[in-house]
Amino acid sequence: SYPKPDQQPLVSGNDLLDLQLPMAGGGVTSQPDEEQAPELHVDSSVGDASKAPEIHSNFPGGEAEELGRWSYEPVCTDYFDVLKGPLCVFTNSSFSNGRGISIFTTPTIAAEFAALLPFQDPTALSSRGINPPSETDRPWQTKSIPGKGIGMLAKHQLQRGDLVAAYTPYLLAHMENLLSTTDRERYLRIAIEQLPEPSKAHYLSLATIYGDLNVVMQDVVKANAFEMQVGGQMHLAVFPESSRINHACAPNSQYHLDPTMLTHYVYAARAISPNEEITIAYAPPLSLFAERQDYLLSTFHFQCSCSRCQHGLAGDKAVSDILALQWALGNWDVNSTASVRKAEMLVRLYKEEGLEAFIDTAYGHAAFTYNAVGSPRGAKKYAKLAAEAAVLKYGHAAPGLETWNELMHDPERHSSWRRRKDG
Ligand SMILES: C[S@@+](CC[C@H](N)C(=O)[O-])C[C@H]1O[C@@H](n2cnc3c(N)ncnc32)[C@H](O)[C@@H]1O
Repeated sequence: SYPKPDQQPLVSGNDLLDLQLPMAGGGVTSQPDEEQAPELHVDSSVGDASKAPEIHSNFPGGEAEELGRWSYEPVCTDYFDVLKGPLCVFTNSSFSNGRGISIFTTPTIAAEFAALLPFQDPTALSSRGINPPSETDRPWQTKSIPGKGIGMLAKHQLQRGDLVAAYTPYLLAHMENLLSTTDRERYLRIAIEQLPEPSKAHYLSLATIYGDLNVVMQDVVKANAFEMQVGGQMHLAVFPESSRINHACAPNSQYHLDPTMLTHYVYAARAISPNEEITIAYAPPLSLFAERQDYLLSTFHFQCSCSRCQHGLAGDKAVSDILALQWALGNWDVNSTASVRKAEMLVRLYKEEGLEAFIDTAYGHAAFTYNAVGSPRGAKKYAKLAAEAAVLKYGHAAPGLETWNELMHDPERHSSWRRRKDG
C-alpha cells in the first residue's frame, strides 16, 4: 500500500519557548500535516542570565583528532541520563565554502552528522547546486511585501518541478525540553556567535515572533525552523534563504528536506510568473478556514489573507468535498461508491483549489481507481503523475514510489487490478 505522506511542516511542533516564555503562542513552526494518502485496504520564564549555569566544556574524550572536524572545542551542558550524554554546541566554520554550520546536539549524534557527505566531501553541496554563492545563480530575489515582512519573489518564469531553492541550515538544534529557556538561549547564542560573521548577521536579520532580545536566538528558531531528523532524533533547522518564503493556503511551491545532504529543497508546484511571490504552506492544506486561521495566528502571529482565506467559509465546501471524495475512493468494501468519475473530480478539485503542491494524493487515488476497474491506460497515466508529485513533495526517497512504478509498468500485477467491478 502507499505509505502515509506526512508532509514536512514548516517549522515544527517542538515547544521550545512555549513552556517558558511568558507570552502566548504556539509551538515552533511545524510543517503542515498532509492528508492521508490513498491506501489500498483489502479487507521558564525568561530569567536572570546571572542564574544560568556556568557553561563548560565536558566533551567526552576531547582528543585532538576527535575535535579536528569542529572549529571550536564543543561547549556542553551537564550529562542528561535520558540522552545518555550532554548537549553540546558543535560548529564547523568552513562548512560549504565558509558558510558555516552550528549544531546543538549530543556528541553521539554529532558524530553522525560529521559522517554525512556534506562534511566528508567539500564539493558535495556545490556540485549539486546547493547553497549557490552568486545571486545570478538564484531564480529568486527578496522584497518587502505589505503586511508580510520580507518575501521571496521569482526572478523569471518557473514551471512545475523547477528548483527554486536548495540550502543547508546555519543552525540545527536538538528538539529537547530539558533546558530552561535561559539556558537554551545561552547555548544557541554560542552556536550563532561561532558562525562566520556574514552568516551570524544573516541569522540575526531573520524574522522573529516575539521580538524579545533576551530570547532572540530561540525566537528566530520559532519563526523560521523546519524539522529535520538526524541520528534518529528530530532537530530544528534554520535555512536562512528559504526562511523568507511566506505562507499561502494554496501555495505555488512545495518543499522537502533531505537529511543526508542536510538540505531544504523548494520546488515550483505550478507555473510561477516573473515577480510573483513564492509561497509554501505552513498550515495543513485540508484543514478548514477557521482551523488554518487559528493555527497561523497562534503559531506565527499573523492573520492569513491569502486567496483561499479570502473565500473564507465558502472555501470549506471544497475542503469537505475533497475529504469526502478521498474517503469514498479509499473505501475498498463491496459497498464502496468509488468511481473513476469521483477520482477525476478529486484531481479537478485539487487544481481548482490551487493545491497542486499536494496533488500526489489525488493522482494516487486516480491510479488505484483506474486500475481497480481494469483500465491500465488510466492507471499508468496517474501512477506516473503520482510518482512525479510524490518526488516533488518528498524527494527521491518518497514513500510509495515502488507502488507507482509497479502500476506504471505492470498494473495487472498490482493487488488493485480489477478489484472493483465497474467505474
Ligand atoms: C518564515 S518567516 C517568512 C519571512 C518573513 N516574512 C520575513 O520577513 O523574514 C514567517 C513570518 O512571516 C510572516 N508571514 C508569513 N506568511 C505570511 C502571510 N501569508 N501573511 C502575513 N504574514 C506572513 C509572519 O510574520 C511569520 O511569522
